[in-house]
Amino acid sequence: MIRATGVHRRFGDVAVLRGVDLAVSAGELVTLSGPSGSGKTALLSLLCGFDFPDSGSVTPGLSSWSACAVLPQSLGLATELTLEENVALPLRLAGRAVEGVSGLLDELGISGLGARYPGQVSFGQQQRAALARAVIGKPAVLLADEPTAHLDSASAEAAVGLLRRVADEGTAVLIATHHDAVHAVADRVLVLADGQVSG
Ligand SMILES: Nc1ncnc2c1ncn2[C@@H]1O[C@H](COP(=O)(O)OP(=O)(O)OP(=O)(O)O)[C@@H](O)[C@H]1O
Repeated sequence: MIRATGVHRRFGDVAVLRGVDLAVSAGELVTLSGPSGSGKTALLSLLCGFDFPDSGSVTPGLSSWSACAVLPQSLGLATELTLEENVALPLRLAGRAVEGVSGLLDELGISGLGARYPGQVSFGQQQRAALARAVIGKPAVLLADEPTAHLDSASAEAAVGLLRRVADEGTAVLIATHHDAVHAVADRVLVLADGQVSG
């Protein structure tokens, strides 16, 4: 479901990824840790097709939102849509019935904010809306970059519970994170250091 084989990526003089291999199966939640600047975001960008390896291969690469959902650190919410409209977007784009939006907002503690625009809520609240948008379509693959970075412990607990359930329902989930609460629910913890993944 998620696979990197012999992946190399260099930016200028810096060889950030030097032969990365990893695989995450359907129904697995795997976390990726490693020092700041070790290349976690770079690796996620390759896996979702936002960037391309110098050599090696990645799966899924560029895919539809329903096949591969991405939760980037920058969130990528549409500023001209309300939180509810943002969360519903993957379903609308896929021509599917819009259902489950209010339940997800409620689960993540932002049920009263659905009619607001991203610029009218805190970054942590935006982050929870972006998480809801990433999971609403029950994607085959979910790639999440620091999904709890801006959350307090109660909000992070709700987010982690949701991520675990998404995996239990069959999604292959890979999360770059520094947070122990996320590692605690992982099936496996991988470490990216010196350009390679181990663990
Ligand atoms: N497009 C780019 N051009 C040049 N250098 C880049 C580019 N993207 C990433 N880098 C460099 O690659 C290295 C890895 O960056 P990356 O953002 O992947 O680290 P990270 O492990 O996600 O860090 P953090 O934990 O701080 O988020 C850094 O040295 C960064 O400056």
